[in-house]
Amino acid sequence: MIYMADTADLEELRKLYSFFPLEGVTTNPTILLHSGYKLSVAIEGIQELVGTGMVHVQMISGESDDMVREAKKYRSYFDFGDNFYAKIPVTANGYRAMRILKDAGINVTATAIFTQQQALVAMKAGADFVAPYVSRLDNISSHGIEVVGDIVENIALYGLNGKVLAASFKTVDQIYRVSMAGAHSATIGPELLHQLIKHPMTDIGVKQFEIDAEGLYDIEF
Ligand SMILES: O=P(O)(O)OC[C@H]1O[C@](O)(CO)[C@@H](O)[C@@H]1O
Repeated sequence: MIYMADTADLEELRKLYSFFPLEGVTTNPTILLHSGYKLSVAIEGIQELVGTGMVHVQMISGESDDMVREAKKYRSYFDFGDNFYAKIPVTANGYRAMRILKDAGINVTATAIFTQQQALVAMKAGADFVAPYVSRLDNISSHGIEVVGDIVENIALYGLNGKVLAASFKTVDQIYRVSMAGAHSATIGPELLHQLIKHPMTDIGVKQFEIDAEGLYDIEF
C-alpha cells in the first residue's frame, strides 16, 4: 500500500519524511487553512520535501474549463512533472474536467467520493486515483470500509487502471481495515501516521535488548 501524508504542515512533513516511507502528499483547502500557509508557499515547501514523490493539489474552480486552466497553471507554476495530481471533485463539471485533463496528459485524483458509483464513473473518466472519505461516511451511518472494498473489487472485476486513495481517517483501525480491504493507497494525517507504527510491546522489547546487550557487543562500529 502506498502511504501519503495528508498535511501541509511543513514542519511535521519534514519530521515524517525523515523516517516514514511516504510516497506523496495530499492537500485540500481545509488542510491549507490549518497549516497557515498560502498555496504557493505550502506547495513549494512540499515539493522540496517530496522530490519526485506525488503531490496532490485540489482545484477550487466550479466550472470544468476553469478547473482545467487551474490545473495547468499550478502544474507549470510549480514546474511539476508527472508527480503532479490535480484533485477534482466528482461533480458533473468535475467528470468533464477529468476527461479533458487526462487527454492533456495531466494526472487526476478524483476527490469527495462517497459511493462506489462515483468512483467507477471517475475511473471511466480517466481518474488515476479515487478518494473515498472513510470517516465522513462512517459519521453519517454509512460504511466507509465497505465503500473502499467495493471500489477495490470493481477495479479488479473490470480491469480498471485507477487506484483507491482511501482518505478521511480518524482512527488507526480504519487504516488497518482499508489496507485489509485492498486499498492501493491511503492518505493519513501526521498524528495517525505516528500512531500507526507504535506499539508498547515494541518499546519494551527494544529496551530489554539494550539492557541485555550491555558488555556483550565488543565490536566497534
Ligand atoms: O474528512 P477529512 O478528515 O476532512 O478528510 C478529507 C480528505 O479528503 C482529501 O482531500 C482527499 O484527498 C484528503 O486530503 C482528506 O483526507
